[in-house]
Amino acid sequence: MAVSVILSLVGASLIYTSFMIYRRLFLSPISSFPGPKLAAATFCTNSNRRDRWLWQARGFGIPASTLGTVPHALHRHRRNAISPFFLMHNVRKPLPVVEERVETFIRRLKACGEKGEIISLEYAFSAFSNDVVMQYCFGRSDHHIEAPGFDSVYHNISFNAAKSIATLKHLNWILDIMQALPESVAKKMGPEVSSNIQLKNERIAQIEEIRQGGPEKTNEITKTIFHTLLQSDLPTSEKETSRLAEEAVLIVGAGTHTTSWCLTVSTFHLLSNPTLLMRLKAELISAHPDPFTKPSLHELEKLPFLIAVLKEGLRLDYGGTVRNARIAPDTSLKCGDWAIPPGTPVSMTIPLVHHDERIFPNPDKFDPDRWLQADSGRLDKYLVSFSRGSRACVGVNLAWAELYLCTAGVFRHFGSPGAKGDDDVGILELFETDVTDVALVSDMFFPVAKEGSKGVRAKVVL
Ligand code: HEM
Repeated sequence: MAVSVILSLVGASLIYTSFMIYRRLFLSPISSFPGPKLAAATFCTNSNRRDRWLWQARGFGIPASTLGTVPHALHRHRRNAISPFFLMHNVRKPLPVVEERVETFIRRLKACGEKGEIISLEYAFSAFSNDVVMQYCFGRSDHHIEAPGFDSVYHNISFNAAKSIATLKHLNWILDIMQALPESVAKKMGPEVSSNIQLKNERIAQIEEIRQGGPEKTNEITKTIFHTLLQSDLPTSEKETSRLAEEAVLIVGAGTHTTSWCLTVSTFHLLSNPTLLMRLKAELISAHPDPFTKPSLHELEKLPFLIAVLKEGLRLDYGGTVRNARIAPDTSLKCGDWAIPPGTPVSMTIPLVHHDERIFPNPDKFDPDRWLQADSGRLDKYLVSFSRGSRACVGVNLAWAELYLCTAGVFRHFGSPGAKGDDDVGILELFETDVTDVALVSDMFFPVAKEGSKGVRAKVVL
């Protein structure tokens, strides 16, 4: 009797295991992807697999994008398709696009100065980073920098979409309903959710335009991300318009808000602290005495104070404030004495690390000098604004290039009331803005300052 029970259990377990192996190898939606079949069949040979947590990821509203992809293998596949565009040498090739946008940005600031305008630095930097990332993606931008008020429409729509993430992870069915409705009806149901639909529909139109033979070559970008993806030998399902539109929503959104908020936070702190700004200006002037020559990225990457300012900007900009859980599906993780069982969602938040007093004493203070000490190298591993691991920011090289070129460009030409250079064209004077307009109060995926903040504003004076 006992023997027959054991035999039955062994038999059942063999049937179950065979079915699972067959399912993984032949029925799974990712079964055609390249990779070792043993790993696909057993899930055992790769202990670095990191899935996203479905419950959380669905809140992003872009499940077919790299960010929204839950299974490790599919994520690797999608990420491998876009990551070559963001490798250091590929970011440098089209760098003239960033340089051109920086020059236009400075000209625009001068034009604002001629009218004594008060500008939103958040909208201004958002216009800059959005113009850049649109060129990388589609070979054209909306020229937000030149637009009246830096055209805040994209910024607001996209920010509203980010705000909806917290709600949508609980009530994901809302998105399905909204997506089935015409955009005009969805718009009436509130900006947070309708923004998702609007963003995706815009990108669908752009992907379709490229598919129909839209401009392939503009400026120095010979092949944009989406021209290349559409012409690649990716499986047809990966090149469907709807899937690529979600990838575009991700890349344009991720490439706009994070970079612009970092520029806004650093600029706020520099304008509030003339001593720091003067030190930065002195370094920029000494590296580039002639304001009419363009500093190269390579030269800027060697300026210690500029690097320290940007690292401190990244520390207090956080990148994202949301918990982005990872799941190790087949490995037990160790955290101190704890063993975390396979399949458990695990997360941390970037602000918790960046405000840890043991690592960054007096953490609320914008203090570039903390990066300039003899032993400051030990801090680098705690600067996690771009996250870490297999799902960390893919755009890190482009982000750094933008931060260097834009910050150096603006502060080589502009000062503040207490920090002026001899050949400056003007100053940026903070207008009804204080530290509470940049300090983190709530997590809307991105960091958000106090309720009712009118943002970081500055008057441009020539
Ligand atoms: C200061 C600038 C930036 C910061 C601080 C930043 C931060 C981050 C962070 C924290 C993540 C990981 C989210 C997670 O943990 O799941 C991420 C992912 C990502 N970022 Fe960035 N980012 C920046 C700029 C950019 C730029 C310029 C681009 C592209 C144009 C970009 C594209 C992406 C993409 C595509 C992902 C998803 C990667 C994946 O899921 O594998 N980011 N970013």
